[in-house]
Amino acid sequence: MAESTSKLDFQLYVITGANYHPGRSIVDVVEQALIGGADIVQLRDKTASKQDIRENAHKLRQLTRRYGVPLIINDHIDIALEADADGVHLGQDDLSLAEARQLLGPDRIIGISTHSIEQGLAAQAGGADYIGVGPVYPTGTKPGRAAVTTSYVQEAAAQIRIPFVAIGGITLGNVDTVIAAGANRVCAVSEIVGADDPAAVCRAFKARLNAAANHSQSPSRQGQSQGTSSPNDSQSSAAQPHDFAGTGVTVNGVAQRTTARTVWELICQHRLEDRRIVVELDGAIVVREEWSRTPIREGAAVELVHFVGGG
Ligand SMILES: Cc1ncc(COP(=O)(O)OP(=O)(O)O)c(N)n1
Ligand SMILES: Cc1ncsc1CCOP(=O)(O)O
Ligand SMILES: [Mg+2]
Repeated sequence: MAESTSKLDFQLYVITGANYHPGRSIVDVVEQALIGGADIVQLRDKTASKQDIRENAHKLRQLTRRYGVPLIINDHIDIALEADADGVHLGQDDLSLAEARQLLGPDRIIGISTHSIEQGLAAQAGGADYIGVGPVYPTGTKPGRAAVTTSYVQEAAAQIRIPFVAIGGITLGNVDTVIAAGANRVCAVSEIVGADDPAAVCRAFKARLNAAANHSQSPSRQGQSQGTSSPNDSQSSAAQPHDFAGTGVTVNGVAQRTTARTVWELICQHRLEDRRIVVELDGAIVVREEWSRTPIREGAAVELVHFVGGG
């Protein structure tokens, strides 16, 4: 089902989990995730004191602002307001959506956990900005919670019009299956914040998500929406190894490594998919129709020239 226009635009949602990175600070780990391309961050801590959560909320607020990424607070509306977070995430047993909206006002983001299509449709009707769909797989991060399996992901893809994010036990080993079931957005805790190199894991997740999004859109539709991946579309997204270090390229004169495999993926990584741009690869213009077919090779020099204003 096509998605309605939303104030939220994300593919990779990262949630904190301090128990997964003993000896490393939350700011360090989240910054690594941001460097790797996390599009939205949630502060979730089920054991720390409220004061510690409050302090981390302020630290993550500063950090996420520097990266231009939304910050969501799990469970605590008061802390979200105090830290000027972008929104909150609430579960089925937390404060109701209607009460939360009253406290937060119309502009802040409210995400709702759902475990069935009935709950998903109810959250959508109640004005949620996005829903969590999960746990897709059993997970030690949410012990004892039954898995909803990819069947609910398929139902959500068919019936939910607001953004939905698949969550629960998602790893680089199973993300292609979750994408194939219809998820355009995924969320992970342990796989990312428990990794030695959270940035590399995020880059690998983004490469998979971008490859699927790219594959499900013709160039003329690219940049208009995330699109929906059909099961068959996404089967072909090539697996990337965990430690895929990327391809060395120069973009607009800046040397960098990228997981993008095509010009279109590179455009998405630079968040230029909604802009009017001209692409030059090694001195030659690449026409729009060729973006998703043109590979990015080691040593490529790319110019992404975007126009400001009309005309
Ligand atoms: C994106 C996202 N989805 C689901 C959850 C789980 O929220 P909830 O059901 O309230 O459980 P706790 O996280 O509070 O244990 C989430 N936090 N984020
Ligand atoms: C908070 C939450 N809600 C549903 S599953 C889950 C935990 C996801 O964590 P992980 O990615 O480590 O399985
Ligand atoms: Mg909760």
